[in-house]
Amino acid sequence: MSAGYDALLLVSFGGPEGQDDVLPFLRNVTAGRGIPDERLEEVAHHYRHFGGVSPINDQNRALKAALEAELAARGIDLPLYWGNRNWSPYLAEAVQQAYDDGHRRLLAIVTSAYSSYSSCRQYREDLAAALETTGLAGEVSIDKVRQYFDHPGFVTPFVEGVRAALGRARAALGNGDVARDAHVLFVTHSIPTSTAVTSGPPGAGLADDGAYGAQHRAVAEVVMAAVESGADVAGDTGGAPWSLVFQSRSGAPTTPWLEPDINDEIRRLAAAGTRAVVIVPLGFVSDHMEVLWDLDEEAMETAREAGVWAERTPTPGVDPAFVAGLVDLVTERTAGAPRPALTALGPWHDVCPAGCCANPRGVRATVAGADEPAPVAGG
Ligand SMILES: CC1=C(CCC(=O)O)c2cc3nc(cc4[nH]c(cc5[nH]c(cc1n2)c(C)c5CCC(=O)O)c(CCC(=O)O)c4C)C(CCC(=O)O)=C3C
Ligand SMILES: [Fe+2]
Repeated sequence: MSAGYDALLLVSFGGPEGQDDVLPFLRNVTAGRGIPDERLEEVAHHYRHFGGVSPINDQNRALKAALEAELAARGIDLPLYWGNRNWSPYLAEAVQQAYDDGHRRLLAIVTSAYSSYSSCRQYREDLAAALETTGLAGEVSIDKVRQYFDHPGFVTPFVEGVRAALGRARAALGNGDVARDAHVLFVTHSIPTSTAVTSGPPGAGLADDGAYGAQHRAVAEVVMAAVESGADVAGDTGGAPWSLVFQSRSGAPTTPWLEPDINDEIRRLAAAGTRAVVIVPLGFVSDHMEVLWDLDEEAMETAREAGVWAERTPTPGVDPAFVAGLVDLVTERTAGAPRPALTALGPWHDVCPAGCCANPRGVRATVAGADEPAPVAGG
C-alpha cells in the first residue's frame, strides 16, 4: 500500500466488565485529575446498576468484527488490533502484539469523532505512552486517521435516526406540527470551557468553545439540512428547531464546563411549550455508558417528569455506513481515495498541527502530530 502501513489499530476508551473492575477502571480514567470522590461514587453507581459491565467493550468487539469483514470484502489485507486507554485490552498490549506479529507501521482508528483534549490529543498521548511502555518507540510508528465528525459515514446514521424520530414525534403529537411543538436536542459530552477554547489548532479564530463547539454545530446543521431535504411528502417532519446541549459534566462545580446541560434544557423547553424532544447523541460513536445512563436513564426521566414525549436516536455503532466510512478513512491514507467532508471545517487534519487540542496539564509526547518527535520510519 502506498503509505506503507502494515496494520490497523482500533483505539477506544475501554470499560469495566464486572463489579470488581469498576473502581480500578474509574481510577484509571481519573488518574492525576482531581475528580472529587463523590463524583467517582456517583459514576460507579451507574456502572453497578448494569452489573458493573460497560457495554463499550462488546461494542468495540462488534465494531472490530464488522471492520474486519468490510476490509476482507474489499480485499484490503491489513490486520486490525484493538486496544483501550482505560481498560484491558490496553493499548500497550495491542501495540506489542502487532510488533510480535511483525508489523512496524500502524494506522490508528479512534472511536472518537471530534477535536478536544479528551477526544483527540489524549488518545495520541496514550499511543505515545504505549510505545514508551513497550520499549517500541524507535521501532514502531503510529499515525491515525483524521477526526471524522463530518465524514458521511459518521453523519448518515444520525440523519436517518433524526428523520425517523421526528416522524414518530409527529405521530405522538397526533399528527401535530413538529416545527411548533418539537425540538431536536443534539447532545455531546461537556468538557471544561478552558479545554473547549483550546480544542483544535491554535489561533483558528473560532468561537469560545473552539473547534469542539464549531464541529458539533456544523454537523448538527448538516444533519438538519439533510432531514429537511428528505422530509416526507407533506414536509411534516420539517422545520423543527434544534440546539446543541451537553451531558455528563464532572469535575469541581466551580470549574466552568460547556452548557446548557441537557436536563436543564428539557425542563426549560417544556416550560416554554415544547411537547416533544428528539435526543441525538451526536458526540458519541456507540451506545456506551454515557448514552445508556446519562441519556436513556436520566434525560428520559427528566422528559417524563416534564411531561414531554422523548426519544433518543441511535449512535453510529456498527451501522454499515459508518463501518464502510471508517474503511474509507483508511483507504484515503493507503490508496489516495477521495476525502469527503460535509462541513466547511473539514476534511480535518491527518497530522494534527502543533499545539492542537492542548493538554491543560502540560506537554506530553504524542504520535500523529506535527509536535511529536520526528517519526522514525521514512515518509
Ligand atoms: C469528550 C469526551 C468523550 C467523547 C470522546 C470519546 O469517546 O473519547 C468522552 C467519552 C467517554 N467517557 C467515558 C467515561 C468517563 N469519562 C469520564 C470523565 C471525563 N470525560 C470527559 C470527556 C469525554 N469523555 C472529560 C473532560 C472528563 C473529565 C476529565 C477526565 O477524567 O478526563 C469519567 C470519569 C468520571 C466522570 O468524571 O464522569 C468516566 C467514567 C466513556 C466510557 C463509557 C463506558 O464505560 O461505556 C466514554 C466513551
Ligand atoms: Fe468521558
